[in-house]
Amino acid sequence: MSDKPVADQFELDRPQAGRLSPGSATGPVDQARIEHAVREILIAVGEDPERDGLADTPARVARMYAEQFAGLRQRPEDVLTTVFDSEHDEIVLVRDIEIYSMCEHHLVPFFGKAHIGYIPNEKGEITGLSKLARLADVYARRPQVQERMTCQIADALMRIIEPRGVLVVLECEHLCMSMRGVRKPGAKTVTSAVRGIFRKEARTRAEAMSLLFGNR
Ligand SMILES: Nc1nc2c(ncn2[C@@H]2O[C@H](COP(=O)(O)OP(=O)(O)OP(=O)(O)O)[C@@H](O)[C@H]2O)c(=O)[nH]1
Ligand SMILES: [Zn+2]
Repeated sequence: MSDKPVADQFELDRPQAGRLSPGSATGPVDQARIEHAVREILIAVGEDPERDGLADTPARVARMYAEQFAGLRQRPEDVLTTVFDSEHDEIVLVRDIEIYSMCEHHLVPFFGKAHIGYIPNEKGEITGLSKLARLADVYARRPQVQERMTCQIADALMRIIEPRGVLVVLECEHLCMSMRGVRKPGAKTVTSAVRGIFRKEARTRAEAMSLLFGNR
């Protein structure tokens, strides 16, 4: 092998690398490229990519990544589509939304629960409850760190449905901390992002937190 970097030896051009902001990817996922890369990884770790059990693995992994990273091709506006009028001017909170994301440092999953709450604006505008779960998935299905994902969900909800306030709490286990490295299975990372009235009023924030954690 030559002294050139591995990517150059295999003549992989990198037309997009480093130039995309998350959510701005265009065109379909390049599955052929993923397949090529997975085959290379199998060879590199000392496996035979032609053997029976592995022959279809690169294509399977490519399909899996296309699904798991679909959020790179979605905008929050695509899923926060319904806004209803209501008389409601108190907290709306959907808790225990299951999420699966991928740690951007190790490309292994982190997973857990998202809790998303808001207080509607003066016009009483609310959105469909399922849309909050869809919003979480837009940001979960990207290479992520938990803190950024928490803020992205909160900021998108604030911007698009313009509520009086938003509160987002994520509780996740990171496989990069459980199965390898420091090996602490069961450790939960809790992150929160509060916006608007939840940030300004301690009482309102406390009410939401007791809805979330009060009866556990
Ligand atoms: N803040 C934050 N850190 C994360 C997240 N996911 C993974 N990490 C951490 O990212 C860090 C990467 O550290 P490095 O020292 O570059 O990588 P490493 O040598 O594999 O580190 P170890 O995991 O400690 O073995 C680790 O401490 C991970 O626990 C996340 O969502 N948020
Ligand atoms: Zn990690």
